Amino acid sequence: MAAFFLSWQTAVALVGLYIAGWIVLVVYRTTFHPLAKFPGPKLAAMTFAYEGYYDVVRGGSYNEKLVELHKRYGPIMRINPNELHCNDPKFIDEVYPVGSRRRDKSQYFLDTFGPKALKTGFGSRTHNIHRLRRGVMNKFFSKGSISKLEPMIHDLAQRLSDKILAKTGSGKPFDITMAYSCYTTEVIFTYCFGKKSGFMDQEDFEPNLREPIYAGLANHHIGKQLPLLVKAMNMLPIPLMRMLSKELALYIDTMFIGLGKHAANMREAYENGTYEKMMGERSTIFAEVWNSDLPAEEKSAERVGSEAASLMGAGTETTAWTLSLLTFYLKTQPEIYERVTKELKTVVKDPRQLPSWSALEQLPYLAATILEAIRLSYGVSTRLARAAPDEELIYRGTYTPLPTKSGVDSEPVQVEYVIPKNQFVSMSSYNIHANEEIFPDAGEFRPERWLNEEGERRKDLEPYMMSFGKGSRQCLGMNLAYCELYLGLTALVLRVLPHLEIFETTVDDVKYHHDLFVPMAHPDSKGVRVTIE
Ligand code: HEM
Repeated sequence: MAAFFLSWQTAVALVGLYIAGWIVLVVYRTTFHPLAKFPGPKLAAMTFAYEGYYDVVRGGSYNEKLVELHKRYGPIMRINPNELHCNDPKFIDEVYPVGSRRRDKSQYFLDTFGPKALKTGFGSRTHNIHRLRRGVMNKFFSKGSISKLEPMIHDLAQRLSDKILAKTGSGKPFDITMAYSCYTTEVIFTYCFGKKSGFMDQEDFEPNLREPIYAGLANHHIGKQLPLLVKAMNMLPIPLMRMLSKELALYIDTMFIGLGKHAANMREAYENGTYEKMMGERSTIFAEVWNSDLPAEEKSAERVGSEAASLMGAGTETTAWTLSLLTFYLKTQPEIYERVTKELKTVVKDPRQLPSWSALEQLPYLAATILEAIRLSYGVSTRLARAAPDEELIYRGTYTPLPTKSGVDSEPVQVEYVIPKNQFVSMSSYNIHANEEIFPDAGEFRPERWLNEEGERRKDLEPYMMSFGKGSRQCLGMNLAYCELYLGLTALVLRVLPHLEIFETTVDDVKYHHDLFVPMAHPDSKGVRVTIE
């Protein structure tokens, strides 16, 4: 049998080449790279492993490390070989503009979601392909379209309350986020596929999409460090992928195979002319995609299946988690709960007949409470990088460097940076929402911060709300999320919370602990557990 041996000379030469390659790369990154002149830790400029150390080894803690590093390096610094990070809220609209100022996403970031995600609106790398995909779906998520969906959401908010109240007296604690996950999934599933997910009709609140979604995110940070591994894994046949890990199997089977089948069935009905019979008068997001003038490859059942997975992934746990925070803070801060209840009772006569979403939005304290929960639930907590292919971005700001080594306070200094075209700069909701100048006592749940002295909504703070992202890639489902939150919370406050008790849950179960693309509570947390008395 032929054997393949490397002579020791060849092995030494290969190791030498590898080291030489690294040296060249490090010299390039620290000397010639377009970001070489920006401040930041030298190791972060040399290698992605610096970010990897904090996010993989020290469990999603790079966000917190960046807070510390900004104090030393100023408002803009280099955080990995290809990315700057900015903590100055005044720069939000430059990094994430609206309209025709183009912004691209980073392949390094998107690759962690796998090749199917690259076919979705969220996963579109370039501005142009994003506009194409998103343009078709936009009208389904306008305020007007969501208002037409309101009767369904009203009905589901009531069913959610009935189902939770059916647990009265059982004495058995359960994780309330499971219930909210079923509610939010049912809404977006029906909107996509024109039929029920079944989650609200099952005996209890499990199964739901929560476990598969978090299973899919579990390797987000490792995927950033080992993109080739992600690519190799995605080339494996599905049965082999399933064997790699239980989590991966659950994610693939639920989010891609399961949802993909729904998309394929709809596509088949659409092609053979039975779609109208199946859907009746109702239109769905995907029918709109098929009726559009998008190129044929954009209309395939496979791409639409991936878009469905993206909509479910983006539109269920975010809103469900915000409702969980609301439940926890309202039940643990009775003065807030009483004020919300009192205000709601001015417009709700029968809690089974809720006012419209637009009427509820006029209630300032309710609006402030929802905004505060959205702020502290962060949406996507990770750094969202953008590159401007057509323009340099000019940053001007002031910061006060750390005191000198001998303890003398430093004077504020003015800085100006020109970020070259096509270079990535990121910001994060985690960082902006913790800014004490904008949100004093930022870690506290304080709805009043969104109101002025007359008790009216303060509009000046809202530009700093980053939970839905910003600019042309801002959350597609923002109106839907608000509608679900206003109607869901109203039904819960008036019908469920009077009977709900928080069970062995502390603020550590809802507070940001680390970043896994989305914010995560302490790893030992058992969720927001409640009983219904
Ligand atoms: C409280 C609830 C929600 C929060 C905090 C939230 C947050 C976010 C954030 C931060 C982004 C931007 C990600 C990026 O820049 O890459 C985003 C994008 C997105 N969200 Fe939401 N989301 C919520 C609810 C929803 C709902 C209900 C849907 C329903 C369809 C949805 C669908 C999407 C989609 C499709 C995108 C990608 C948009 C694009 O890239 O064009 N989200 N969301």
